[in-house]
Amino acid sequence: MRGAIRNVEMNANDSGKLLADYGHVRKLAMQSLFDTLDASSEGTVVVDQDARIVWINQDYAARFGFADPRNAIGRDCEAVIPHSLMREVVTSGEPILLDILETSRDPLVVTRLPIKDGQGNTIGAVGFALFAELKALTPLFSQYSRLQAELIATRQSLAQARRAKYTFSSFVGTSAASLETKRLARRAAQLGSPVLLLGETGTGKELLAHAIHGASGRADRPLVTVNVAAIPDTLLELEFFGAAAGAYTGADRKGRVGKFELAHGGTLFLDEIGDMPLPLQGKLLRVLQDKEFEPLGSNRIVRADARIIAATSADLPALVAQGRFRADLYYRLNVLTIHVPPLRERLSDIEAMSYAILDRLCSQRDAGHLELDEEALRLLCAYHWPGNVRELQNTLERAVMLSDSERIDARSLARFIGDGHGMAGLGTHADAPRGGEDAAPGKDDASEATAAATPQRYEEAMRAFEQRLLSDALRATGGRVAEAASRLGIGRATLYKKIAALGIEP
Ligand SMILES: Nc1ncnc2c1ncn2[C@@H]1O[C@H](COP(=O)(O)OP(=O)(O)OP(=O)(O)O)[C@@H](O)[C@H]1O
Repeated sequence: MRGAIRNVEMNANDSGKLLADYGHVRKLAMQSLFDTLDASSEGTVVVDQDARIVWINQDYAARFGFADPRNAIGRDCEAVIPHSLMREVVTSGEPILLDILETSRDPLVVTRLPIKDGQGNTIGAVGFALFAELKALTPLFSQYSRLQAELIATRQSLAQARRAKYTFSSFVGTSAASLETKRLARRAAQLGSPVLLLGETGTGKELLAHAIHGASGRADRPLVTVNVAAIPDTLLELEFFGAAAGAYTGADRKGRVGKFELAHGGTLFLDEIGDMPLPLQGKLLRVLQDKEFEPLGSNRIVRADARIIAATSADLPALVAQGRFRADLYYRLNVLTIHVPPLRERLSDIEAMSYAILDRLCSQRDAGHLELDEEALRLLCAYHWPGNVRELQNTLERAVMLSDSERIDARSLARFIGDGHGMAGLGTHADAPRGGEDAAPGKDDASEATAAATPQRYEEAMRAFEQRLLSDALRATGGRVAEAASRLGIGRATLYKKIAALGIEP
């Protein structure tokens, strides 16, 4: 037993010594490689420096019609193997590592290697037919094809997602305020300067950003959106500028392309820009000025040719005054500013807007025609719509869901927006349709009396109203902010901001 162990040790030592000499190892490896390929390949052929066959194995010769391989010796390789590229290998001295050789039977997967003398001169070439059937490579090919198909599909869906979803015709409204908004937005589409969209939540700023991009010269390039309020401050820089591979650990260790780069040639829509942290505002300003930046952790310079459309429901000038928004960035963005009016300032749009929403609901539900009765329409015009068009959509959607009839009446709306009482002054805008002030349910005697008894400034009244509205919504949803926001028809980020501003306990 001990002897056997010593033998194994000696053999191991011997082979260890043999493998320590690299020149020798190379020779052994070459020999093993050749033997392995020769033994397992479907055919082997050797040519001299004039590409004449000097050796071919029996099977391979037989495949090309030479029952006796000796009859193939001395012939030009192409005369034996049609379409052979062995001549190219001896001429160039370069291998063709993997190729497909069409034959009169199945195609072959082949590899061709030059043979060099001690001085490095090419003195011939050896060719191996690795597989007689491409089927042997099927798993590889099918995996490649599947990945290729997935890549194409992902690119297509991304390109689709980055197209403008809305056009100017999606923007419903013929009131003077709406027409002016559309006129300015159409003008913005013709220009290349930054656009700043200011307006309350749900007024259609994102819709307009899509329409402007879609009507601009950049329409066939991507429209990329970053919702600043929805991304934690710590991740915003990465989101904007991307990072080189290895700059981050975890999911982003492979590197990440930033939104600025994705929007190259197209439009970058910065939603809720008022929420951008100050340090990032400085970086954004520099990129807008220099038109280039370096992704995090890289020394690659990326050109940033993206047209900026920024939007916010915040009072940007007030944020500038408070030092929470950089004045220089504000002026840079404030080239073409469009104030998107709240719904209560374009009440004459409500009827058309409501019917556009109801038509969409009908086609989604595959249902017949839906109608609003006279009282319902008055109620819609009397309400002050803090969530604007989004809230109008939600309200009608819910009313339709809960209504058995195709006619929506005031009662089915009242549970969502109240019955109009206690809203004196809120629904009495000069733009109100169908009798305007007289028609507004909030303009009844009781509410006028209340207003007279407790004269309040508009802002105080609004603040009290908002506090009550939000508290009720939060109470009704058990403090779930997302659900309360959805019920109110406003964004979650907006609700959080209002909760903080109004000092409400969530
Ligand atoms: N004039 C309009 N005509 C038709 N639909 C509109 C109009 N304005 C807004 N909408 C619809 O209302 C919803 C909210 O609009 P959008 O998201 O554009 O508002 P926003 O001002 O960007 O809101 P936020 O500030 O909360 O992001 C969308 O479904 C949009 O299609």
